[in-house]
Amino acid sequence: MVSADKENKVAVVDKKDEATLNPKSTKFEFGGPIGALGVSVTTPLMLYLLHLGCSDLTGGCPPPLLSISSTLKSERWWDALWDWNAFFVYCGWYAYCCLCWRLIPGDWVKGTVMRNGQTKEYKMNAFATALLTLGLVAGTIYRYGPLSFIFIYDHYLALISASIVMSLVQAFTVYYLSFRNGALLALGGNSGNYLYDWFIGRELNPSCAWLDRMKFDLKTFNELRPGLILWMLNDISCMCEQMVRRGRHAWPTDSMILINVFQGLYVLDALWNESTILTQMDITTDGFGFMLAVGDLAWVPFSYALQARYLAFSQHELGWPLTIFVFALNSIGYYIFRTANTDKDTFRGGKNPKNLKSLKTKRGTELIISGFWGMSRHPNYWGDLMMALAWCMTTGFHTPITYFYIVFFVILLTHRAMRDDEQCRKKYGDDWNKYKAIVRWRIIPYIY
Ligand SMILES: NC(=O)C1=CN([C@@H]2O[C@H](COP(=O)(O)OP(=O)(O)OC[C@H]3O[C@@H](n4cnc5c(N)ncnc54)[C@H](OP(=O)(O)O)[C@@H]3O)[C@@H](O)[C@H]2O)C=CC1
Ligand SMILES: CC(C)=CCC[C@@H](C)[C@H]1CC=C2C3=C(CC[C@@]21C)[C@@]1(C)CC[C@H](O)C(C)(C)[C@@H]1CC3
Repeated sequence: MVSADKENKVAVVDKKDEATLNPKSTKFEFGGPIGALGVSVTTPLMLYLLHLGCSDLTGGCPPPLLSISSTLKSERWWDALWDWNAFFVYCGWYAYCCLCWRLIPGDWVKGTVMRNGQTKEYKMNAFATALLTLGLVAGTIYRYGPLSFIFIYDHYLALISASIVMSLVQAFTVYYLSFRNGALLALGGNSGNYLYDWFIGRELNPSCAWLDRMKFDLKTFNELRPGLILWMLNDISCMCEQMVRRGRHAWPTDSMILINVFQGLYVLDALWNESTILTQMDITTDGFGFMLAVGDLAWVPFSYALQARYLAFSQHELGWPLTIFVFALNSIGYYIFRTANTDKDTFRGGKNPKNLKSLKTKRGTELIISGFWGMSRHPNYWGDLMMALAWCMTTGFHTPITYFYIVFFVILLTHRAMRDDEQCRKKYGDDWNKYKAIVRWRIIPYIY
């Protein structure tokens, strides 16, 4: 029997029921333990490589091949990798995000019902946190000039290291805590293989008595606040660096303004729609381990800001024709992304103002088969990919490195679509095949 501990809302599970509630995972994803090791090593490595391969510290983007070995041997590069000031600034940033979560008022929203029959409540104040932060940053830059906000640009590598250390600390801590009595494990994170479970996330919603009392959820917190908002600050810091280099009273380039506006809009959109992530697979199904920790805290803010970083030292102007093209591409992508996500969320919320057609399923829920959801099974990914391409194109066609993001994103979303397909096949059975026969395209109509 599973009985709820009323005080802390933590399930207390008898030993004999542990196996029923937390069955052993039988299937590996991401290539199993070998894949887990590979991603755990290559993710931090890629972060360093991207920034050393696209930096004026190493001589450009990409740096001349001949200069790489001499640069790597140089003391300056090694020095830039670790800096205690940057480490404390990063820890201060994380603590500031926690304080904002605690102090800024916000509605409490219920998540989905979990396997143990319980529902968690989440505080919604990520958007307010971002507005407060942007206000403070704008005030600082207005008062003291762009030079006052180039710390992030100047300490990029050291901040990457700090965020990786934070991810490691969190991943080891939550793995250790997942062995406490009553922890609800992720169905895919309980294989018994230490490395794999640590990587994929053993516990569904890592916590402890203290965090439970405050109703603080580490997984949703990390997914939306310290990483996403820092990504925006990274872009702004790169813009400040560009302005400093261009001299007093100089405007940023059109390309730099565009990347800041596009990515800023994307982040604010995610935070404004904070409650919608509560139904996404990362929150409902996946555990929280090193993969999500490093993805949220290090990968998103530091690799997604690569275009702005490049533009800080390679100050290309796009010119009107390309500006209009890139702006249109991003706007159409955003329209598809937002309309598709809103249509699905509204429909799942029990409303259908657009009279979208749907397929009834034995599971009880209906699947939309008209509008954007009638064109492909992941129209929101399609819009997201168009935006991703527009972001890369803000850097013009001078270097392939700034196009890394679209390559990574195609792989991430294709893999995600495959994982979702597998989960929906289990959820909907035969109805899923019927649905796939009606909506044939996976992401982009007539292409994939
Ligand atoms: N920038 C980034 O790095 C990333 C961005 N994203 C973005 O996050 C957003 C959400 O993505 P994600 O959660 O992966 O996927 P989806 O928003 O596509 O959600 C998939 C779920 O939606 C439901 N669903 C599927 N088809 C239909 C339908 N026809 N009608 C109604 N419901 C349907 C199913 O759940 P059920 O039926 O149980 O409700 C399915 O499991 C996307 O816009 C994506 O682009 C995602 C990952 C990374
Ligand atoms: C390299 C590596 C280990 C990757 C792990 C994957 C993560 C980078 C992504 C997994 C799901 C994500 C989501 C977003 C960012 C990327 C990660 C963390 C997201 C917060 C971006 C903004 C969107 O609007 C979103 C809120 C829907 C989205 C949620 C999923």
